Amino acid sequence: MVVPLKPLRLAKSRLAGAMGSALRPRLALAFAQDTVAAALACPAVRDVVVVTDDPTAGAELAALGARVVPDAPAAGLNAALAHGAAVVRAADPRAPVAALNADLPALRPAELARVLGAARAFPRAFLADAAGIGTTLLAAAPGAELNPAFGGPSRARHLSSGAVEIPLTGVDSVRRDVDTGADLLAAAELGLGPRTAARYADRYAAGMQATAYTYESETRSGSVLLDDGTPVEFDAPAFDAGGLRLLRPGQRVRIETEGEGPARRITLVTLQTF
Ligand SMILES: Nc1nc2c(ncn2[C@@H]2O[C@H](COP(=O)(O)OP(=O)(O)OP(=O)(O)O)[C@@H](O)[C@H]2O)c(=O)[nH]1
Ligand SMILES: C=C(OP(=O)(O)O)C(=O)O
Repeated sequence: MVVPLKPLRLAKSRLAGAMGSALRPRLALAFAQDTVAAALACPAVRDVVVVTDDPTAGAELAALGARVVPDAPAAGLNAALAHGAAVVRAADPRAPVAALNADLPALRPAELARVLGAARAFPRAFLADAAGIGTTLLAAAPGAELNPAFGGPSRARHLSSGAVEIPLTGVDSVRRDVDTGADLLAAAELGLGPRTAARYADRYAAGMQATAYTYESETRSGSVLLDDGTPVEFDAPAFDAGGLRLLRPGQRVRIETEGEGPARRITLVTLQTF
């Protein structure tokens, strides 16, 4: 398994917002740690090679048991993946290889095993991301070139390059890459790996700011748009200072508000997921 990771200081720029910028590199590292730990725990994975120039990430991921190699080409994501595959095949020319994004914090080893099992039937096969636009995994059988074409709408590119799309259902954790706050919320619904879960709690415990919300008194429901772009739906009475509101089964947020009316600031001061 080849996992690419850009320098943490540059990672996850789409996790916008004040809190995002403060925690973003640590969240990106936690995503990578949970992704690599799950891949290493997968019975279908022989070893994980991480391609990164980030020294902190390299040390942390090597400590989990991954092999870490520098991003020698330093020419973007696909060059990094091709380089990782070449490193693997320099040692074992007949090795099957697969590329896996480093931002799958809900990854389950059993679901990854199912995807790799399905991929084995084809020379090249890939799994589309949850949005059906990108790619989270691309596999190449022994003798087949990986020929990665990741980036943005990569599903169409992998299809046109002749890779077969893996149509499996029930492998959501392998499709759930996290680029935005909304992606992170969706991954939290699936169940985050331990390192990301800890950062996620940090992110809320430190106080998440939200400046926009809607509240429909008739339906007693609405949504809060956090500053990092995460939409949080709720079905609860109107906000009041310090009230505990049930936002989603299993999720509680303590909310404080300042000012009056729709423009009032809502401060989410703690999140307890249980
Ligand atoms: N080694 C290496 N990994 C990369 C490079 N570019 C992207 N990646 C990794 O490839 C995966 C998908 O890339 P992106 O979704 O663009 O990474 P990202 O951190 O989400 O970037 P943005 O959200 O676009 O700021 C992530 O694991 C990245 O860390 C690169 O140039 N070299
Ligand atoms: C790299 C990819 O994802 P994203 O750019 O959305 O992170 C991809 O889907 O190929």
